[in-house]
Amino acid sequence: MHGAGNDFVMLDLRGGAEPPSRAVTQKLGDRHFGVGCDQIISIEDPVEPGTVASYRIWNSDGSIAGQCGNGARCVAAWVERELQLPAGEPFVLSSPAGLHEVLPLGKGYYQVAMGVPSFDPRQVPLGAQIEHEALTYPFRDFEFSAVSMGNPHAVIVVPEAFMADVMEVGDAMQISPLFPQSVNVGFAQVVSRNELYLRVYERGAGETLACGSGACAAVAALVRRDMLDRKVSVALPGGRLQIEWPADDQPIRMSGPTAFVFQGELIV
Ligand SMILES: N[C@@H](CCC[C@H](N)C(=O)O)C(=O)O
Repeated sequence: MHGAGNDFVMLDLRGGAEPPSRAVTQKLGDRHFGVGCDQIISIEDPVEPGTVASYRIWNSDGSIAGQCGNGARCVAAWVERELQLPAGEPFVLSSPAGLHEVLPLGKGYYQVAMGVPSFDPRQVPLGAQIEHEALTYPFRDFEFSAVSMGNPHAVIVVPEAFMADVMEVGDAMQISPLFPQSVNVGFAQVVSRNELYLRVYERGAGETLACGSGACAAVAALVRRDMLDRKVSVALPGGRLQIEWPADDQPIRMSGPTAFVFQGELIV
């Protein structure tokens, strides 16, 4: 499946099937010697009352992730089809980051409540030397905002995202001691108070065509810096997401597309 070009291998692990080993996730993620995708997502039986399914996420390099926004929408589409849920009715999924209310919008579009963004440096996490929350932190000759969406994000405001040195800066930040669990690095170009252009260099996958949690993190960070309103259209290389953050203490909501590509059986 994919959501705005961020592509996934979805594994049906309902009924208690074993999660894939690191070697299997790496093979699934390999675009030349495997299937190829940005993330591998397992769909599992519900673990929390009131939910219809739970999911876990692995990056294509085999590392474990705590959240995936585009993946959440794809899980929603997969579950709605597989469980034959009543069309248009809201339902709840659980992920390693918590519970997510889903609203099917029709034509493959879903809205997902992605949780309340956290700016607490311990939650991101930022390196041990940073104890107090700030709007921005220095790195080399620029500044970034740090946000947790259940996974770590650094957001850098750039004049032109198209021109940003995404791989060089992304790699440097990901190996910096500032980010003990590495980081997803977003390069955000503010087009207007309601429109953002965003590229994301993801932890464990490199630059992807879209990053849902990255779009939420960028909007949250820039709302907090009073550079954006609370309802923003985010254009990414693979498509567009709508992000709405009603208030600081409320979950941020992400809406966007999903697509099924093909179905197969894995022989390992
Ligand atoms: N593409 C995802 C984020 C996937 C996980 C991320 N690379 C991490 O390691 O935290 C999204 O749409 O949010």
